[in-house]
Amino acid sequence: MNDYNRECKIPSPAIDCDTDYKYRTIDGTCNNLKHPQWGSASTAQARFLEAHYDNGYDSPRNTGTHGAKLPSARVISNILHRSTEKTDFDPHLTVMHMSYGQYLDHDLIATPIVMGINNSDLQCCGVDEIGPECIPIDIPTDDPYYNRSCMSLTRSSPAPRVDRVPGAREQLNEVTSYIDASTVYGSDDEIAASLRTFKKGLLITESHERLPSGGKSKCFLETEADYCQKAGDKRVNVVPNLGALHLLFVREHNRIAERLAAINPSWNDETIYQESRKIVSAITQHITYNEYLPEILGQRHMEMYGLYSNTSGFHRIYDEKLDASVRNVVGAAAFRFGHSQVPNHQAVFDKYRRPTMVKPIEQTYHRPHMCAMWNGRGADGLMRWLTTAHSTASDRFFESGVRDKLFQDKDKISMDLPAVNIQRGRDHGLPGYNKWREWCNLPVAKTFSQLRDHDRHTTKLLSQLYRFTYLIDRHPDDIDLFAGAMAETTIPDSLVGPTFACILSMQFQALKRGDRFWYENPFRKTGFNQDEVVRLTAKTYDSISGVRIL
Ligand code: HEM
Ligand SMILES: [Ca+2]
Repeated sequence: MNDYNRECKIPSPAIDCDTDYKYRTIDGTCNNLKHPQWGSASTAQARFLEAHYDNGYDSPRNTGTHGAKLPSARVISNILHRSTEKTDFDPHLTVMHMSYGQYLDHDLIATPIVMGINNSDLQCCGVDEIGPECIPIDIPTDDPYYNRSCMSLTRSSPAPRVDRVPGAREQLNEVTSYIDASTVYGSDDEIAASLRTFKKGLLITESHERLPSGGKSKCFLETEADYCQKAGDKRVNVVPNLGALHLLFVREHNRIAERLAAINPSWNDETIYQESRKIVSAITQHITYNEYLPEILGQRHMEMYGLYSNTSGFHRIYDEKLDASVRNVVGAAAFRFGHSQVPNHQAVFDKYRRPTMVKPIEQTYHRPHMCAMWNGRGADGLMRWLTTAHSTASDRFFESGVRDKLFQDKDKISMDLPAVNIQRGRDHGLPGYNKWREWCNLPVAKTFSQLRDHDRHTTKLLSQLYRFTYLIDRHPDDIDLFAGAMAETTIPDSLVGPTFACILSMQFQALKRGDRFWYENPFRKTGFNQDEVVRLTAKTYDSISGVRIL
């Protein structure tokens, strides 16, 4: 028996918004004054397309068009996502592009999974395997890496139904959808308070300007000097490159707070904190739309969806009818394209930008050592690596550090991230690849030979994979979105194919136009003044993030 409960949370009472409040709330409520819950933390994820579950309301999409079982996610990963040749590097981008993507993703979405008794993990290749909340992945007997038959995976928690109206299963988002640096400040008041000094607007840091200690999620200590880091998002210790970015933005908050305090001696702690927070959120939005996204989507999509910032001053674009909430398909599939950019190692560079420490990525998962070591100079060295070394290319291939050795434990049990992504899509009831093509007004394939955005080789691989038995017709409708879209040929000057470009463009448009606190908005109460906006946007075409190779 597990202690989860489908109706565990009672929907919150109607929210009374203070329309005069100048700043974002920590949990994102009251951003949209007509729909105060939109984009707020701990609400159900919204959807672009309705869920497609096998039984119509909650069981994973495991069955294809003609009633046959879909292929194992690990088999798909082996055939479509295994990189056999030497790693391809991106000629223009640094590892920072990948790392910023992960950091930004954690600002947008965190999907909780079902837990067992006393908050333990379910044993989905053990005692819990046949339970309703387990979705283990079958490993084939001829697997190129694993010599076992089962990869454990738990379903995402079902969201409580608002007013208990029946309907299909939905998933939760624990963090604010808005790009509001919730990674720095947290998505609930308790966490936010625990990160503040309540003096001069400053955030708590450990000695040598490091992240504070006290993180409660999984974390292994390698030396006596190590400690589990704490930040606005609990995933901070997952991998050192991520911890380094958290630290960068905490330091930026404190740097800004000190300067604001110096020029505004009358401001109290709260004002300095909120004003610094407002600037850090604006910087995050600015980098996202002017340096990070253009590399992913390419100029045509950036312009078509109005995603670039203005180059001079205000931009009145707020649309109160637009729900900014992060859509299920973005968290469960499209924004996971970045897993293909994850390198096989983590590194620390010295001030001459030469490597002084390089570790295989599987030796760094959940270990904050590299970040915290050398009294914080490890984090500086990680940042030098991130802004110097070439990123792994974004394509259908995944490095073995994430495809075979994800979260490898002492018994060498590990996971396959692209396979998990495919299985997660089924868990969330994401409709198949063709349904998304249709939604995007892209040509839909009725036969495998009609696949428009795949080369001949990947078309062949897809048709082999989704052929179930010799008696049943193959059908491209069954292709999982993650697999089908990752295998597309990328559009020129971008990192993704047309299907993910469409889904991501729609999402980032909603996150911009549906945010009342978007930094370019000319709103006297909540926004910046003309001078401030000019200062934030003037450097639009200068790189401040380090995502490009110089
Ligand atoms: C640096 C190494 C990274 C590791 C080890 C990692 C690992 C993971 C893991 C284990 C999950 C949860 C999978 C599941 O159970 O469904 C996940 C989710 C996710 N990852 Fe990554 N990831 C990394 C980088 C990235 C990057 C670069 C991006 C995007 C640019 C990204 C985007 C996402 C998204 C959108 C989710 C879903 C989050 C949620 O809904 O909770 N990740 N990642
Ligand atoms: Ca957020």
